[in-house]
Amino acid sequence: MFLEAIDLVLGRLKEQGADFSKVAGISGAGMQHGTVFWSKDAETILGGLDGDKTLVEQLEPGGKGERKGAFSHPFSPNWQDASTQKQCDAFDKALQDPKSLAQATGSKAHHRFSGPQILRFHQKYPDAYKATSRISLVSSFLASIFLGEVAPMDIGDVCGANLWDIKNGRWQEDLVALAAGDEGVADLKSKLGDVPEDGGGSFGSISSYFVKRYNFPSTSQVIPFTGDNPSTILALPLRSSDAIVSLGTSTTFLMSTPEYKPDPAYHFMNHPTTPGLYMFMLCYKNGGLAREHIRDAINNLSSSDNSKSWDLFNNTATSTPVLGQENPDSDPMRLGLYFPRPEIVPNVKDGTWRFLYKDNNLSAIPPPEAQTKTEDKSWPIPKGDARAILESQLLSLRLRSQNLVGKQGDLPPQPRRVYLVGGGAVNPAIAELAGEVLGGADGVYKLDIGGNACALGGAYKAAWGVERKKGETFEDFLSARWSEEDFVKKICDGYRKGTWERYGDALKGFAMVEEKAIAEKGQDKDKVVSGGTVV
Ligand SMILES: Nc1ncnc2c1ncn2[C@@H]1O[C@H](COP(=O)(O)OP(=O)(O)O)[C@@H](O)[C@H]1O
Ligand SMILES: O=C(CO)[C@@H](O)[C@H](O)COP(=O)(O)O
Repeated sequence: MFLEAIDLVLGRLKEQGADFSKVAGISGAGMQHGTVFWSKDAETILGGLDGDKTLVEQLEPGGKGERKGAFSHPFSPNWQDASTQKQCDAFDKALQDPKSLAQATGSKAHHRFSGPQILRFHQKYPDAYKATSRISLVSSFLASIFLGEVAPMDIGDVCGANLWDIKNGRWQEDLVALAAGDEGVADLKSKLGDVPEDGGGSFGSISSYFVKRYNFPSTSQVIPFTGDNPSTILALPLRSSDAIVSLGTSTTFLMSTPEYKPDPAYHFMNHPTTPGLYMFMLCYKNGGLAREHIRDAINNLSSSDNSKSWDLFNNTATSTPVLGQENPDSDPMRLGLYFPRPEIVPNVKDGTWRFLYKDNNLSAIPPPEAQTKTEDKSWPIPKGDARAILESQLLSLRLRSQNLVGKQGDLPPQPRRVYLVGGGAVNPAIAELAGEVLGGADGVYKLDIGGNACALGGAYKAAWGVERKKGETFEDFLSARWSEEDFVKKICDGYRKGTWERYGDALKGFAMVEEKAIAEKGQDKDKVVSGGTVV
């Protein structure tokens, strides 16, 4: 599918008249954490691609897993994979505890991270592991196709593996040893390859396949490809007090910061272009799809024939009072969790939880099928869920990022600006609630490019890689070409006095709801409590 996608997107661009002969450099982005296992024939096949045939025909000649192909395994575990709890337990213990692992690699162990995935691959398919010459992330896999040889991993994206020692800038030996097992550290290190520190340094010229098939100049340079989230922070000159909320399939919350303050509750990664800066990230599996479930349930109540429209969901969310309280002095707050898929933050199995919160107490709302009354007025389902799911997702972001934001002038600690990117960034109701819950002294913004911030960041990275002057940082390069009025739009106000404080009061209840969910359906054997928040 990855291979077909590359030919498909370039073929469509060519049909639409894109002139690839002008491309001086190419970079890109791939979903983070996915792993691709190359066979021993990979380098030879990649180096001899024929521009008259498709990539699939040549790299997987006999279909998935065919022995003569470029891959030692027919599948690439992707970021939604949750099959590695056992391996995560081993990673969390390897350096003592999740805190030490987060200190070294920027994150505690996560199901999707490439280190636990490689360990599972090794244990489950020992022969395929032996037959593997190199292992790529999705980003470096994509760079490899364009380069015509297996490309190194990127200095930002490598941090999504639980294998990279961030402070010392090298593979973490104990963790590599864990994943390598009997085959040994040296063997796995050679599979992983060296990681260059410079995110803008060229890997070399583009493969002749793309020169012949799509008319790229043979001088076009391949600049390190990075992860989708690291690439997203390159789509604008992000200040350390700004936050990006990426509303794709996943929801992610991103900040760029000079401070390395890892904690098991979140992720720290190297900044993809700038040594000394780090990317702070929260990632949720239940982003867009969870919101879509509620949207569909609300649309199903009406006879409207456009069941994929967001209008009803948006009207319902914005016409419901803050935290479902008609009267804030007497009504309880509605607090819920909506996880149609197992969640990362907190680490729980799938489920839906609805609670009323008042005076430090939670009372559970039974699911609709268990309700005896026709409709519980304290929480009408699904109508009450429209606002509650947005509040829930945003409260989780606020809870976990509150120690990273500082005071903004006279205003309490909050982001300076909140930028919305990804598919959901076009939704005005989400923007309103983002401002109400997260604040944003200067307001809530979106990029003019809409949902494509991640691709734009990749393009800026390529431009920086081929055009930068000696020593010119990515930030300086982009700022010199930046046009605030043309590139970003303010959607709505951020901080609203009174409302923001009410959401602050809800945080304690929200943390209690998460604890209930963990007690009921937690996936971690040992519960980790950090900084007052349940991880
Ligand atoms: N108007 C909208 N309101 C809310 N969400 C939207 C809207 N349009 C698209 N989306 C959401 O955007 C998501 C896809 O975003 P995208 O950034 O393309 O994701 P990915 O990077 O995962 O491919 C979908 O889950 C969809 O629900
Ligand atoms: O796992 C993460 C980040 O750690 C995800 O953000 C993936 O990187 C892909 O997300 P979508 O593009 O599908 O939303």
